[in-house]
Amino acid sequence: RDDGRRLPPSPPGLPLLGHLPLLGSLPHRNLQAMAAKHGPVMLLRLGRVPAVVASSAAAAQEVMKTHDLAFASRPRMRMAERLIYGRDMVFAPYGEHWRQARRVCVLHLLSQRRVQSLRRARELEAAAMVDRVRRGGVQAVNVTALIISYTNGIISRAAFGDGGSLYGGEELTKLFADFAGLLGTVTVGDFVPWLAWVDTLMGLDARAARTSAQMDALLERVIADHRRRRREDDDGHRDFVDVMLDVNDEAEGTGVMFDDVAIKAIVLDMFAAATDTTYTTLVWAMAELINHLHEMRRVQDEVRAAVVAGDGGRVTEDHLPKLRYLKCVIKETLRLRTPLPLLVPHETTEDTELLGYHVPARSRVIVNAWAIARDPAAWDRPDEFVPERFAGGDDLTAADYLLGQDFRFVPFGAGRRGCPGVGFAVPSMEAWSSRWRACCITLTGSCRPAARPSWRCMS
Ligand code: HEM
Repeated sequence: RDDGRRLPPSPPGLPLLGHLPLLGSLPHRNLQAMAAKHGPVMLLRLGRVPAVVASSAAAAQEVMKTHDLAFASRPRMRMAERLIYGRDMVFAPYGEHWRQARRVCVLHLLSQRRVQSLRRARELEAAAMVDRVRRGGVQAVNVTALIISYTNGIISRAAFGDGGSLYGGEELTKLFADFAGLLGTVTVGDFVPWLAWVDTLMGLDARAARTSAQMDALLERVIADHRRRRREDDDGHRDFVDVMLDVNDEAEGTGVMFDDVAIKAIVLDMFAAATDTTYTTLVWAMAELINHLHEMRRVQDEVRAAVVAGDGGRVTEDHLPKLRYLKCVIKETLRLRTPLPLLVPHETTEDTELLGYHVPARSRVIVNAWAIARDPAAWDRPDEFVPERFAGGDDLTAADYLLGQDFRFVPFGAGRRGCPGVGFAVPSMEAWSSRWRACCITLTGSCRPAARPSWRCMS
């Protein structure tokens, strides 16, 4: 109890480390098992950090809707501070800087108009991918590598323009992979500050410093090139960096802080938020289709029926609205293989309540979206891949990806901190998936993969 107020139940933990060792390498699974015993709201102690875990749709709704403002901050994360200048948006605490940065993202970078204007980028990258498979002319293709290169290609074109590949191609992909890997690393120092030396000993600090310096040099070059082009030959082209330079120019003298560091931080946010999430979903969608051949055939038939002879057999974005079952496959993949199973951690800005329990200010809040999406109380056959469940006429289908409508399905979060990139992610995923058939035909001469590859279980 806290001042007589009822705190959430808490499983027994260890001295000093608390519940940290119980999380293991697949924390969403271990937290699900703990919630089955202790209930949909739990209070854990992760080292010195109090953390509240929400594991039901009702609890998620309170976090992301009913008491959205009280839960809208983020905890400090040492890796993010090192790698993204402590000035980004994804990991920013709730406040003026976050509000301004989010406004720029929503209005200028991720608006519907801008996402539509990136259609050419998506089509070029999808065509390049099919081409890569064709040119390979081999039986075995590393589909994961293809998908990573596709998602990186789209975000590079969106952020840096068509010359994105000039900044390094494969090397850029590797640099961003290192960056994303480090950003996703849980450091001991975040939870037990007096053990922060363990991170140094494990080489994390040195790796972070090296990656951050390489990334900074790259982004400095990108910004300088953009400034030069705009000065010498402004052709009116506007990628993310251009748009932010425009905002920067307009902000001059108004007291609004949107300088080069903010531009670099937001570009990094976009790469970090867009790539791993999108490619993980696509890799899983492919794995599920290969393991459920009747579902694969249904998607292939739908693509075949949508692409009439006059289109020259080519799938374009004009066909996507007709590919309704493909959308169900992507949604079901997001449900069963939630790419960010624990979303991004939130932090409370003030004392608040969660399902009647008291939650003190500055508590870390974890929403187990993965467990919620597999809750047997909310889903029929929760552990099975059944895209059909999204094809019915209920709210889940009607709501499409409108965030905050149905808290049983929150792969993008919801509310103030909900993902502003849904409109960017969905056409990228659909554009790739609709080309899957072209890749299979190229590889095997038929619409079926030659053999069933075995997929390592990642989740
Ligand atoms: C399948 C693809 C994606 C998934 C599953 C996904 C999921 C998420 C989730 C779970 C969050 C945190 C929500 C929360 O804290 O409650 C988030 C935040 C965010 N996402 Fe996405 N995302 C995806 C794609 C993208 C893309 C393509 C972009 C941009 C190009 C993007 C930009 C962002 C940003 C900027 C935030 C931070 C929002 C804030 O803190 O205010 N995401 N995303």
